Amino acid sequence: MDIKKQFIDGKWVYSNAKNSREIINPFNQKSIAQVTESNETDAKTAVAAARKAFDYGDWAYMSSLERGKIVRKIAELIERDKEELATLETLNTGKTLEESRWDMDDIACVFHYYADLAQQKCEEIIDSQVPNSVSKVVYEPVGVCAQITPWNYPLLQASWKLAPALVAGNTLVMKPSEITPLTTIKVFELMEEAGVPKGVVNLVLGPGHTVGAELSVHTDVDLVSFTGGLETGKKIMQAASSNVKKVALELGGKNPNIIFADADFNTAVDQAMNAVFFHAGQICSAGTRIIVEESIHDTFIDALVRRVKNIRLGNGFEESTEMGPLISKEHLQKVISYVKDGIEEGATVAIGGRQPESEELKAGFFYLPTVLTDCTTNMSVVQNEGFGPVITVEKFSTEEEAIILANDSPYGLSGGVWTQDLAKAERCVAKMRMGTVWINDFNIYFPQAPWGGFKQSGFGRELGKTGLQEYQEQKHVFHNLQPEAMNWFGTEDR
Ligand SMILES: NC(=O)c1ccc[n+]([C@@H]2O[C@H](COP(=O)([O-])OP(=O)(O)OC[C@H]3O[C@@H](n4cnc5c(N)ncnc54)[C@H](O)[C@@H]3O)[C@@H](O)[C@H]2O)c1
Ligand SMILES: C[N+](C)(C)CC=O
Repeated sequence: MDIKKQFIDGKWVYSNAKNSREIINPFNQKSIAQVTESNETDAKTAVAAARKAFDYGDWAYMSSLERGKIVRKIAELIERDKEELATLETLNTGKTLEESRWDMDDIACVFHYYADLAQQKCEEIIDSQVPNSVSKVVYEPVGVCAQITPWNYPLLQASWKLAPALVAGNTLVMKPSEITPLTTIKVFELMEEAGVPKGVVNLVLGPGHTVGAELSVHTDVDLVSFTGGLETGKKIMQAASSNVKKVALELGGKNPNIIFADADFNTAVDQAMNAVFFHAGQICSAGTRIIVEESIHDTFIDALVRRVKNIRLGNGFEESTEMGPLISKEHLQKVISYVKDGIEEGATVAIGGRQPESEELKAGFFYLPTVLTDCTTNMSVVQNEGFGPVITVEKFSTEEEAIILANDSPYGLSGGVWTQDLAKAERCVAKMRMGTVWINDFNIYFPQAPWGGFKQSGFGRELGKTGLQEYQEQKHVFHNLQPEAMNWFGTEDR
């Protein structure tokens, strides 16, 4: 098997450490690729290449329109190779092929969206208080960006960083999760084909505590954009203080899904499942925390359990499969102990709560879709992100109580409200402390709408115009059209 390489300064190269890592299919634990394993020295070399391309290359000074053309070309190449990319994503993550295809469509849209934004003006005239002067704000790239991504939506999360950074004129070093690098490697091939100049985009592979940590602390990096877990986010924020680099953190969530008694019952049950069980619950914004009105609690749970029982687990490449495996053995163990802790704290397993027994799933990291009832906010299973196919259910009896429960979390990424009373929905939304709130829906995201968290779900925004501004510096330029001496300090002959 060929060993896949890093991409530094326009060349595909092995790590100087000469180590490699086996990439595993989580459905059957079979090896699907070997990739070179970068180390701190590779990270430094990649930063040096990005620095040189930023400081001495043309990219940052090229017209935004020209950069937009290249970003558009990347979108078109992703569309051309959609099936290959979706297949790689399913092989590497275990998610269903249909979900991977949706991801690839979303990813192409993100590159198109930022290519469109490249056509918008990059400066703005502002009022000047001084006669005979021009005052304007110009938007410039931040510089060298480190971009660190997680394993759950490998290429989608990469695209949210790559497209705006490129349109804005930055150079970058990306480090994907060490366990899911394959689609990111392929997109670097496509960026090379699209004509991104040498040194502008650099790719290092390998572990976070070495390569990621080096990128976060390196003083030639001007911005670090990170998507991943809360504890890693805290470390990155600390490391970034080395040179006060800009930081954007997209972290986890334990997202409330409030269901009022007057909601459209069947739709709410159906969407409560979608909110969690896509990609086996390994979604930052999964609606894993159901908060349901007491009067419908029992009927809601009964209906949910009847539906959850029928979810078909299997190989993401089989059309009949509705839910794939978890990403790794370590992650499966984490989900097992998460549920065990919940049960010890008083939660009741309404369905699931264990690994499946069927022979054909034995080689994969499967966990049954699980619903835990009798949950209260103080339980670890309600407070912590499990990142698996696990729903916790709490009850409320008043609107105020629903809001208090929903906000009782260290996280603030997303949430949902189900009701047919629109005024009530708006009152709830106004009080919910989350970066995204859905009314009568869940887990909708698209390129035009900013994405990011409140509280410990992080800061900074991806997508939308704000997603571009994260990668821009604002420079105020004041031009005096009629300069005159002021003589405050007198004149030479006084
Ligand atoms: N808010 C969002 O938009 C969003 C989207 C996707 C995933 N997530 C979150 O990501 C987490 C799951 O992803 P994960 O398990 O890959 O997260 P993780 O924090 O373990 O790893 C994320 C990335 O950080 C790297 N890393 C690890 N230690 C590092 C260090 N010390 N310095 C620098 N980099 C380091 C990893 O190698 C990986 O590339 C969940 O918490 C999920 O909610 C958030
Ligand atoms: C941001 N999102 C929803 C695409 C993936 C979160 O894990």
